[in-house]
Amino acid sequence: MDMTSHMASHFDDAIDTLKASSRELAEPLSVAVDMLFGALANNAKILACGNGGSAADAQHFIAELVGRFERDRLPLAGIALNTDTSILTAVGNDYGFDAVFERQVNALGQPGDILVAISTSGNSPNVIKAIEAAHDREMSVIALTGKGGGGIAGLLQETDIHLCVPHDRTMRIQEVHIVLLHALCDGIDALLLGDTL
Ligand SMILES: O=C(CO)[C@@H](O)[C@H](O)[C@H](O)[C@H](O)COP(=O)(O)O
Ligand SMILES: [Zn+2]
Repeated sequence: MDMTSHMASHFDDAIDTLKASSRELAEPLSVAVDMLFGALANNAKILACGNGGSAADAQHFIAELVGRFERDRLPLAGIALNTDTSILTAVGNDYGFDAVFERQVNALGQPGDILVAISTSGNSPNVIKAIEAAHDREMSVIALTGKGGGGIAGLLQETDIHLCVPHDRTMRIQEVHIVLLHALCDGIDALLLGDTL
């Protein structure tokens, strides 16, 4: 194997995936910005969850809401559901790992809040159960998926937004997910502060 060209192929595939995602997802992404901004302006909050690399993405996104993105602004209300090891171990131990996000949505979610659900396969049971709990609590869902959206695709309602990356490899999907999440932060800041840096 020519390792240099193998490495270069990652950049080529990532570029192609980003371009395809831009064509398919820029419009629903703009709707997601409006949905997030509207919720935050109404004193609602954002919950986010995912597993593995998507857990890192969920907490990265929430850190940029509660802290800041590129510019100073007021703190925005968000909670990552994959960060509290006491909750994760207690709920996982007592109710099963499939319940670790669902239980927190039921504890914290209020009508008008938004769940940002991240799963590259669309099939993680704990993320699926979190979406079902969000619907029960009259919350809208912004789902970031790939691979056609898996089980999540069939669960989403008209008031939800599905950002499904057109690729079948987890790593490529995750790479686009972080672009989507940063674009959401930038869009919220543009609505709050104006669109110039
Ligand atoms: O980051 C990676 C692979 O790039 C892994 O940690 C990956 O996130 C984990 O296998 C997750 O459990 C996959 O879950 P999901 O994206 O299918 O919901
Ligand atoms: Zn990864």
